[in-house]
Amino acid sequence: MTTTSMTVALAGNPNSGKTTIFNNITGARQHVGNYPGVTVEKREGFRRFQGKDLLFVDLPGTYSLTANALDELVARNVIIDDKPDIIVNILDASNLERNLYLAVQLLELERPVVLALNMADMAEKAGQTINDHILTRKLGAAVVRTVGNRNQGTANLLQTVTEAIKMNKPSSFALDYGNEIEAKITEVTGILATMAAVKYPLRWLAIKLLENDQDVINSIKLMPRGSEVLAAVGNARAELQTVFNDELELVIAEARYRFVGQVCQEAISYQKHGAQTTSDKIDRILTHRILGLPIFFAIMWLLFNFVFTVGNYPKEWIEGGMGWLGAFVGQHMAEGDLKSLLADGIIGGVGTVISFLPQILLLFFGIALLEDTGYMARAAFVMDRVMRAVGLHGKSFIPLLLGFGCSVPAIMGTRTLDNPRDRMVTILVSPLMSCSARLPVYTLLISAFFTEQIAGSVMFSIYLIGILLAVIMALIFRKFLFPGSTEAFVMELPPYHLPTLRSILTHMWERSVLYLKKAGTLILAASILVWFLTNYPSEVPYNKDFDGLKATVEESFTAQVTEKVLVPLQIEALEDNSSLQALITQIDEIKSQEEVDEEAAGSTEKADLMTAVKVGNDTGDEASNPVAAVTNSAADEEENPNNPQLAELKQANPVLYPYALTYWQLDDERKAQMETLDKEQASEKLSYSYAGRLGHFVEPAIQPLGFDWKMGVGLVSAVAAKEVLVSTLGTIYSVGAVEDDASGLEKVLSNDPAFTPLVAYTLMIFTLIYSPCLAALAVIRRETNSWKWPAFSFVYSTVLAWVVAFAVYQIGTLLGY
Ligand SMILES: Nc1nc2c(ncn2[C@@H]2O[C@H](COP(=O)(O)OP(=O)(O)OP(=O)(O)O)[C@@H](O)[C@H]2O)c(=O)[nH]1
Ligand SMILES: [Mg+2]
Repeated sequence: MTTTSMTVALAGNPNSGKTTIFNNITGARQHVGNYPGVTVEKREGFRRFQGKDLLFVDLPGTYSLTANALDELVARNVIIDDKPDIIVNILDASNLERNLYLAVQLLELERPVVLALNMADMAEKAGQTINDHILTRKLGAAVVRTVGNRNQGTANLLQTVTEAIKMNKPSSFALDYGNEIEAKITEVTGILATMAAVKYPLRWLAIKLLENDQDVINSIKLMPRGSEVLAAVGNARAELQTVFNDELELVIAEARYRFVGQVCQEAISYQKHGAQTTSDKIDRILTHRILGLPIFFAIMWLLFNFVFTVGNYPKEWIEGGMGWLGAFVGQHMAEGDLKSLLADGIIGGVGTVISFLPQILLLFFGIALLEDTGYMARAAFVMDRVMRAVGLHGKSFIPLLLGFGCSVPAIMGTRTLDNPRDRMVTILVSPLMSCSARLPVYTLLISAFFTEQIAGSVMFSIYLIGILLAVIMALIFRKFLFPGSTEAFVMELPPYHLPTLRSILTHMWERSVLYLKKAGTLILAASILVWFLTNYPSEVPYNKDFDGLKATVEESFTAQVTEKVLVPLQIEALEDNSSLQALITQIDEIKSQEEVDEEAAGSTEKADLMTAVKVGNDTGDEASNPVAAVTNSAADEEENPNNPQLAELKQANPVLYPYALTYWQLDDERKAQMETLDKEQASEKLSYSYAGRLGHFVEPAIQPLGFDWKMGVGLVSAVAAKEVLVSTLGTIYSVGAVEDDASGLEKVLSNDPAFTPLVAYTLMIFTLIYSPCLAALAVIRRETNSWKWPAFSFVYSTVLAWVVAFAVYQIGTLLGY
């Protein structure tokens, strides 16, 4: 960075396209949205142009420089205190009159100013022709035209900015406030001029003092002879108020509006008068008093169906890839901790989270589409009445909408709210808006336990519950924690426009990078931690002597093979008869194919079988007498060689076939018994592990919600980030699994008897509501500047989650789900 870099501040009304132009110039990818209040913090970016380094500062939008809300203050402080070398005022040309009100105040700051008439396309569409020469003459600043979302006029803007910097001509603009006020301005300016070290333009300072601007008054107060100035201002104000018989602030504001009105009258000519624009026509329906709300919910419903169904295909491909990777690691690495960490911890954890990327991308595709067309602003308008009814400012809905993406920007977005009480309430309820990190949890559980036809609706219902709870909690907080009245608010509706592909892709790209970054850092760390917690301590005092039992199974297998196959065939070992060996392999292939087909035909049978195995196991009979079980089922199988392929084999090898079949059956039974033992051992080990203990510790608290200790571990770890619930379940279930199971986590979950659709639904509800993630808690701490509020947020949401989940589970159980 060179020391000679010049600072260019981008200022303007909300939604005038500042960030779009900032991104065009600097190549940054800051969030852009077609509604006011997207940018709440200043952002900086470099651009080298004609050999000069320019530092661009993107500011939050403001309607004036009176600094009512936090974001307006940010903008104003940058302009006034940081003294950028030049101010570029981005104006919405299709709304010139309102935008010029801020322009006038910027010009009064006596800094070099360039006016960028952005949205020139919209102005043209509305049939307005703006005369740049008249604007330049009246305002004394250069005028450039741009169309930000198509990156038009950017070079021209840079050129004009560079020239203006070279000339370094401060704005000489002075609005004539009329004889009486001008006299007082001169008077106050006179006193200020005699004071040492005044760092603001004197005329501006005088006007602000007369306007009773608290921020300016406070800083003057601290100066030597400050009280003298303030006394003079006080007198001047009193005098002028009697002359005008009105608040002086209003008189001054009016003078500005009058001036702006005159400028517009001269500079703009209209072609079609009074014609209803297309935007107005669409808005008659979308913001309809009665239809507006149902339309909003219908659009949301469509969005979630879209995300779910379309996203499922690429998700399955990624899952397939991960399964393959896991199997590869399983086959090619030596047994041990490293293999287990890679296969169970990292691929099971991070891999599962990554497979949800397509759905995240689609969600943001939908959100970007709704934002960029301008529909989100309508949604806020429609929700405004609901918000007002619960005592919140309509503006609160915008941060809440951002919450669908992530709670962090949502909480920061509350800076646009003027009223601190509104702001606090909005901060507290915005984590209830279901953020994208929770999407993987829903997708996983929904695809495991609900049919595809209702999947989208189930997901929609979760989001809806979030919105409803946010509204209810806002009402409660407003009533008990932050009582007071709300001001009226007029929502501004930006015109609709076709979103550009570039802006939507940027949005999706930005999100996926964030998501993957999180998967590679936070979630990776959490997965490793969870893997450790689930694998250690490694010395487990088992209830049964698993090694002994496994040895017994092996021994009885060898004995039976000898008795029933080797001795009758008069061979020492299987290897001594290669045709027998080949026959066994063939039978194995046919049988496993049979199994695959059966599974495809209906997985219910298999589930029944599994429970049967489990029940049999629990009674202990079969496990203690494995040999009996083998002979029984072997006899069953031989009676019906129903498979034509097997029949063929039998015909071709009449002598060897019965022996081969017997061997295969004995081996199959051995494998099944080993698997049961392995499973039992793994689950005992898991239960004994640190994670298991943690889970058992929280289990009593979550048992009334239908959750078991595994879900408990997931929920505890998911306070770090909600996706961690998925990665934790991924790790727990792959540690608990016997083989490196290539089938997705969904299948494994749906086979776990602890899970039912009702439990899955309750778990989703709990995940939605309970504690905001660590990042959100940290932002709450920063934005409220106290530890009290993140603590409160944690406690209230977790209690609320418990109560709601309890109700859902208990009522669901009563209804027989
Ligand atoms: N039709 C049209 N749309 C534009 C133009 N420039 C920007 N937009 C769109 O206007 C919307 C607002 O743009 P932003 O850059 O977020 O506006 P901003 O001034 O930074 O807004 P805040 O941060 O809320 O103050 C986005 O949907 C842009 O795609 C333009 O010249 N013409
Ligand atoms: Mg912005």
